[in-house]
Amino acid sequence: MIRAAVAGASGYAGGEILRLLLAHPRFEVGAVTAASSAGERLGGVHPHLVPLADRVLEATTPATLAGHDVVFLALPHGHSGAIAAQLSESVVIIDCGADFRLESESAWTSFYDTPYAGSWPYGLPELPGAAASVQRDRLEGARRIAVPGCYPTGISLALAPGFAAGLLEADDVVVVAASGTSGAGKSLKPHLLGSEVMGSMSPYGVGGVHRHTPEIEQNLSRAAGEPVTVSFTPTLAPMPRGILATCTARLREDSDPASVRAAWETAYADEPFVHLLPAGSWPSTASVVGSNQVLLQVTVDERLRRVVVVSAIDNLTKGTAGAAVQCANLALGLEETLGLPTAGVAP
Ligand SMILES: NC(=O)C1=CN([C@@H]2O[C@H](COP(=O)(O)OP(=O)(O)OC[C@H]3O[C@@H](n4cnc5c(N)ncnc54)[C@H](OP(=O)(O)O)[C@@H]3O)[C@@H](O)[C@H]2O)C=CC1
Ligand SMILES: CC(=O)N[C@@H](CCC(=O)OP(=O)(O)O)C(=O)O
Repeated sequence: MIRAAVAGASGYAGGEILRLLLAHPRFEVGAVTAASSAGERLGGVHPHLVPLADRVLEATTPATLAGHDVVFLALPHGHSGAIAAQLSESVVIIDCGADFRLESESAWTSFYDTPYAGSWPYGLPELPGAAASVQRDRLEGARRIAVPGCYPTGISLALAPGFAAGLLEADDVVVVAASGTSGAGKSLKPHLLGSEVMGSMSPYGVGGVHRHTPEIEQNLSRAAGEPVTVSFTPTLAPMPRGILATCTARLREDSDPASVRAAWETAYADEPFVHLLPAGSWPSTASVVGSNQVLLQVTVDERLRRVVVVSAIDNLTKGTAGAAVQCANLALGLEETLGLPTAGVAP
């Protein structure tokens, strides 16, 4: 068995990693670590993880994380670099935080307030475009992997086929996405109180300031082979899980609207976790709860020559923990899909 530690195990992302590891045929759960909840029973913070209920959360230190084959880091931004530097170079580290996602130091310093830590191979193997094979190749056997952010996963996979096929203008991309509240993590935040969130949707990070903007631009630029800029507006939706992203981009003058669907079909024909729905069906977040799937639909607003793509993911599964386990599978030479759910929980 492959022994895995989970740092940040008391949080939402850490809890979802543990849920997936329990169903994985090759992993056994080693240390589970936290910060303020160190010393508590895991069953006290994650009552749904019954088989691990009597495990005790330890402090997150290099000593508690040592001696594992894989360490999953599900810590707040800015904490992964220091821990990773103190672990053996041979251990596989899968970081769910943002610390190692961006290749551009200036993009990092424009959107984050902690020092730039560097970049690791980026864990989005399905990203189509010139770099597609490099993307998956870089993850196979890697010892360090940065798991993408939740919004960048749904949005990049929605639009990248159009850029990879050269169909879209690079400077006219508009995205509005709604996220469930678990995207904000478990710690108490006034705007996430039930009385504030229930029965209401609200925007935040408006005006091009959300920190996922440079990550989405990085991914789409990789697919396009030229710089792509994105107007991104996140919104908060009254549901625990899920991201629904509505993404539009202008077709290039020489692009044929009739060739659009084929570009998406080709890009994801062999991808087990990205599913283009039959024409006319639209994705919903309810269809991906607990699953590692990305559901997509694409059409063309022919009057305005804009491509419209809608994607749905579970932010905690394909948006974090599922991607983390998928990356660990690739790093360890296991079947990429091993232990990962492709069916959701409904209704
Ligand atoms: N939620 C989501 O949908 C997504 C999350 N991520 C990323 O995953 C990471 C974890 O997010 P999430 O689970 O939502 O956050 P939570 O707030 O739910 O959990 C944070 C975890 O980190 C621990 N922690 C807090 N401060 C420290 C510290 N100083 N040192 C060590 N551990 C600490 C907490 O321990 P304790 O509870 O004991 O204080 C808890 O286990 C973040 O980097 C986030 O950006 C990525 C994509 C999507
Ligand atoms: C609803 C909500 O607040 N979502 C979070 C993003 C989710 C996430 O955790 O992404 P990172 O891994 O990059 O932090 C936000 O907008 O900040």
